[in-house]
Formats: sequence, C-alpha cells, structure tokens
Amino acid sequence: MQAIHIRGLNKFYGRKQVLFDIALDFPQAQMVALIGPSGSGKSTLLRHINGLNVAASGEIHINGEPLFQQGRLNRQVRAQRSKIGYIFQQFNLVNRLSVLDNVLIGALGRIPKWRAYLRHFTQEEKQQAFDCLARVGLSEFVHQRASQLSGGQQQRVAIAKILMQQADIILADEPIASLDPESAKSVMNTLQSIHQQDGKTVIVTLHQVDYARRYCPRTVALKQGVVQFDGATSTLSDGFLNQLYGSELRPEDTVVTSVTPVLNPTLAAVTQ
Ligand SMILES: Nc1ncnc2c1ncn2[C@@H]1O[C@H](COP(=O)(O)OP(=O)(O)OP(=O)(O)O)[C@@H](O)[C@H]1O
Repeated sequence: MQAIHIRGLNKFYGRKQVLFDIALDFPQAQMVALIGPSGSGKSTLLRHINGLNVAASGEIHINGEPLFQQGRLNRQVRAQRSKIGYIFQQFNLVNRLSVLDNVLIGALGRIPKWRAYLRHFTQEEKQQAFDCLARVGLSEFVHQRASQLSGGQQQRVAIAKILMQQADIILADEPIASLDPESAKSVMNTLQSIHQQDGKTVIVTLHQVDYARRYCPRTVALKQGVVQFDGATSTLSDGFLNQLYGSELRPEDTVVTSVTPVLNPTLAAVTQ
C-alpha cells in the first residue's frame, strides 16, 4: 500500500491551470525532494496532499483511503489530516507560548474535544512533549518562549510538534528557505533522522538541489505544473537542472527512472 497515491490531478486557479495530470506514488518510509522553479506548483501539490486545496479533477489516496475523489474531499478529512504533519517556511509557532506548549498543540487532534478546548494535557502527554523535544535536541529550551529561539531552533520545535501529533507523513514546504546553512543542515538532519528511525514518509520542497542530493534518495521535479522528473536523485544531471531552472526542457535532458514506476502521459507533450 502506498502512503500517498495521486492520479489525474488537475488544478486551476480561475482559468489558469497550475497542475497538469499529476500521477505520483509515494511508498511508506521514503524521503523525497520536490524541486522546481518558483511558481512551478510545489506548494500547491503539497496543499492538495494535505486536503487543504481541492482540485478540478483527479484523486488522492492516503494510506489506501481516499482523501479526494470525484471533486470531493473525504468526510473524514480531519482525521486523515491528523496523520499528516505540515511544516511551513515560517515555522507556524505561537510566539507568545512556551516551546513546550507549542509542542503540546501537536496533540490537540488526538485528545478528547473538551480537553483540547481547555488545553488540558495529562502528565503523560507532557512527558511525551518533553521526549519529542529531546529527540530534536531542544530539551534545554522547554520553558522558553518560542519567539526567543533562533529560526533553526523554531523549525525543530515545529518538527517536535509533528512528532507529538504522531503523523505518519511529513510534508515540509521550504523548511530551510529562510535559514542560514548551519541551521538548514540541522533541520535537514533532524528530518532525516526521524524519517530513518521512525519510518516516516517525508516530502520536502527545496530550492537548493545540493540538499536534495545529500538527504533525499528520490526527487520529483515540477515545472509549470508538470512532473518533469521522478527518479533517483543521483541521476539528476546538470544539463537537466539547467533546463529545469532555465528555459524549456529538451527531451535529451529528461530522465524518468522512477523509484516507483510512474508513467506520466503529459511528459511526452512537454518535452516535444
Ligand atoms: N491562491 C492562489 N490563487 C491564485 N493563484 C495561485 C494561488 N496560489 C498559487 N497560485 C499560482 O499557482 C502557481 C503555482 O504556485 P505555487 O505556490 O504552488 O508554486 P511553488 O512552486 O510552490 O513556488 P515557490 O517555489 O515560489 O513557493 C503559481 O503560478 C502561483 O502564482
């Protein structure tokens, strides 16, 4: 069973089509880079996988259950979303709350509604939050306000929050775009260790291909809403990348060597 299964996904904003017939599979426990120039549709694709956006057509299944089908979101989309952690470029923490309280927010989707409303957490849940912070190397910052941490530390708090959420799938939308190289490395190391130790599926959008090469065995590249490449990151050629980020792709630069075979009918049209 695939963690994420996508077929025939077409997305329009008004009359402008921004995703074209996307067909992708992500097995459990893969770490995948999603790359492509600005405006190529990376964030839009991630938002669909999280059920935040609805497409004109196509289907998405999460762990075998339909999330989106025949133009409609599953009625259980909230429950499905609770299994998907989303990391934003700008951390998405509550600045005035402590680091611990921010991590506890990750449990809100899986505790009884009345306790969530009152923000009442058990001792066991607090201990879990401590443990999540220990895993991302932030035990000593538990009682500090989130706003007092550096960008890289705040992003690691966001990852601890996802651990607290007990999500199976992590979608990270440009998690290192606003970080210095040292902080970026520590955030990517943290994502990689969670992926490796807990077997979580991680899809991370990246602007720097070097990070994809270092951390992600598989890369999916988008351009103008079309999948241009889906395969082993080690096979990404400089020529392909120049074309991806420069002018239109040439057929000889296009390599489709999927980790999970994906036949993309739109690819031929784009590369002709
Ligand atoms: N809410 C929206 N309304 C209208 N158009 C949108 C909206 N969100 C995105 N778009 C358009 O959809 C296309 C894809 O945008 P998206 O943000 O997914 O690209 P991206 O690859 O994530 O870009 P970046 O790397 O700059 O974040 C762009 O042309 C963008 O202008």
